[in-house]
Amino acid sequence: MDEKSLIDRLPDSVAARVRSLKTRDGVVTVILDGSGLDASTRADLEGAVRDLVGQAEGVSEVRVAVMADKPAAPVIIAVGSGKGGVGKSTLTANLAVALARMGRKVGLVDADIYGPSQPTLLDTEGVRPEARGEKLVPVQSRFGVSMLSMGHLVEPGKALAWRGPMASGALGQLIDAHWDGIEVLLLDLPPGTGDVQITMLQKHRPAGAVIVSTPQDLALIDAQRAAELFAKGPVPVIGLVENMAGYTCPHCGEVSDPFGRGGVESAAQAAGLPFLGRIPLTLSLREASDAGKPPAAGDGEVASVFAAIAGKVSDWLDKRAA
Ligand SMILES: Nc1ncnc2c1ncn2[C@@H]1O[C@H](COP(=O)(O)OP(=O)(O)OP(=O)(O)O)[C@@H](O)[C@H]1O
Repeated sequence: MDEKSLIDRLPDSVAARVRSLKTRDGVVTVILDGSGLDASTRADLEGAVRDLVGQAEGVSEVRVAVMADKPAAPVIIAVGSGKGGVGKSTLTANLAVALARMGRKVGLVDADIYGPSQPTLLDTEGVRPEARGEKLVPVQSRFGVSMLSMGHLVEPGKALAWRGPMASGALGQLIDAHWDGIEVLLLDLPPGTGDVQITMLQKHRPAGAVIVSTPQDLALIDAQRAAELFAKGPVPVIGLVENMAGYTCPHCGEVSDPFGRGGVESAAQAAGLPFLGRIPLTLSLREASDAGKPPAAGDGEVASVFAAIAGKVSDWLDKRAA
């Protein structure tokens, strides 16, 4: 009963998956490569080895281990804006929820370490993440999105005094956490296009980026800067989102455009970048966000706006995977 003759008993397709086969006192230990196989095919493979090797003369026991696939690292998508207050965190939270509703396994890192707002937006304020080994275990929101934020680790306002290296070390911990099983990790970047952002992009290498802007000219100039920042990464831009467009008066129903309208779509066209959608300025969106009820989790008009944006991001993910 030599090792080669035992392998020869196996069909070629099974033998090709044998990574190691050892015999000792009638006990045969086989390690198989199960990568790319679903659970039932793995079980069939294991059964076949057990039977065919077990039938050989002199074999008293067959021990089979099938190596699992190395878990794939999540695809990181950064959400950025050239300037603060344009709704980057609101978009990130709702995009995450909308992608989760589509069946994606979504994680979210609040990289806005100086002003973390994701615990409020996704209703996980006060939750403390546990650590397993050296790494943090993400917090589960009730919207199907796993998340980590500096807001989960320090008292509000405490991180404000941190300087560059400390801040980037803290962010590294949030990204290098137990994101097992997560397929797409949204990164809510801090506002701006300075060194902090550049270092983040170069260190964590997002696969793509979404830029959010309000439609007025000044914000658009900043959005252009964000596009330049991603180009430096280099991080491909998935597309631009226009936020705070078209305010519908809750009293008279008249639609006005406090920040203008359509500016982001034309800026996207001019830059040859996809336009992903337009989020209206609504009081209910702000109130729901402050109350930890992301509108994307509901079934109103705004939910369908976020669902449509998520659909485009999801198409991008599919194309990338193909
Ligand atoms: N479409 C909208 N309609 C109404 N309010 C909105 C809309 N988008 C965002 N807001 C509100 O504007 C404020 C700023 O939004 P948000 O925190 O998402 O912006 P940000 O770009 O992430 O800001 P920061 O620079 O602080 O990170 C929040 O109070 C939010 O609820």
